[in-house]
Amino acid sequence: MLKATNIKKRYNQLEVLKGVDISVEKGEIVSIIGSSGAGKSTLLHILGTLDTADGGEIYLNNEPIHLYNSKKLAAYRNRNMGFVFQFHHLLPEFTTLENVCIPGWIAGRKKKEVEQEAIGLLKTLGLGDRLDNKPQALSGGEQQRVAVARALINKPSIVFADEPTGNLDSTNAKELHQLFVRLRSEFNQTFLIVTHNEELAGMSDRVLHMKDGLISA
Ligand SMILES: Nc1ncnc2c1ncn2[C@@H]1O[C@H](COP(=O)(O)OP(=O)(O)OP(=O)(O)O)[C@@H](O)[C@H]1O
Repeated sequence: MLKATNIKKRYNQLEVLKGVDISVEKGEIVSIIGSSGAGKSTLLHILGTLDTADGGEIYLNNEPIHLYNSKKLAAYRNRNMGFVFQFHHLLPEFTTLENVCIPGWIAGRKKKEVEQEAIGLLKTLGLGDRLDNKPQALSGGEQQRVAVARALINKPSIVFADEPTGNLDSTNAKELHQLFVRLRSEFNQTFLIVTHNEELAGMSDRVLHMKDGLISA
């Protein structure tokens, strides 16, 4: 599903990625671990096309997305990629339901169809009774589950998660892990996760170690 080769990135004198190769199969949960500053988030952002590499190739579903211009990428990203970050980045002035719907509406899909799917997703994630609440009325774990629903609304090929449990207590972190596993089992959802959380990495199908700008194992 995702295949990237020889990804390079430098910030001035700092060579952060030295030619990373990575591939992720459909329906796999892959975690990337490694020491602070190893380049994990940089790699995830480049694979998610939120940042650009200095070299290398990225294919998603056999499409050479490293060749796309920014306009084409924005549309492609919206339809094919979901994102979950450490902080949920929900829009405070919109309800839970609206927050989940927004990427679907941006994609130009029918308003009602998106709403129905968002309600279904939120029910699946145990938030069926919080549709009209604003994010600030929800707990941290609930907010992060809304962010997961938002990431899934356009049925993305892959969800990129950057420290998704970094802001959660251990109980909520565990629930989020279980949710990822359930989404993989029920919907064959693919995840690429950067994490320091050993438990989260431990429930992945594969764990990749980043060291000195390369995947070492
Ligand atoms: N925009 C930037 N400008 C300059 N240096 C940067 C920039 N972004 C990241 N870096 C540097 O690149 C290196 C890799 O950063 P990155 O965030 O990818 O590491 P990480 O492995 O995700 O670390 P952590 O586990 O602490 O989040 C770090 O030394 C960081 O300071």
